[in-house]
Amino acid sequence: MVFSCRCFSFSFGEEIEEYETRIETKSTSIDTFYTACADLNGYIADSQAPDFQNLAGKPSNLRVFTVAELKFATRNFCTSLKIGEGGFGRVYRGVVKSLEYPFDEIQIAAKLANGGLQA
Ligand SMILES: Nc1ncnc2c1ncn2[C@@H]1O[C@H](COP(=O)(O)OP(=O)(O)OP(=O)(O)O)[C@@H](O)[C@H]1O
Repeated sequence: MVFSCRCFSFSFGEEIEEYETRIETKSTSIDTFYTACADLNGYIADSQAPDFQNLAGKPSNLRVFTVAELKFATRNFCTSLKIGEGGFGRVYRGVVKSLEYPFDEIQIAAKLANGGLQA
């Protein structure tokens, strides 16, 4: 399980404009990316084989980020913002604006999966 609060992983899709999540097996993905929350953990625990499309439509406080937003947040995955590296990719810190309180900044960690940015 990759998700934890304000920590997330993703990879670039071939022609999609949103990040993918990697959940449980880290090889299953959907074309949207979410911040983590307790709801997601509960949802996955309730299902051995989650339906990711339904997950996308499930009422929750999950936030969807576009590729552009995550690039902006991490200054295009700037090397100086790298905070770690796992078996599936490098992790970068970044900052996003709170949707509820636009003057508030939220520290995030974002993983760029190995093989990302492939044509
Ligand atoms: N939220 C976070 N805050 C600070 N550092 C983090 C955060 N998430 C990851 N890191 C750093 O990035 C490193 C790699 O994290 P990652 O989640 O990729 O580990 P992993 O689960 O072993 O990787 P993988 O799933 O790719 O095998 C961590 O050891 C840590 O140093």
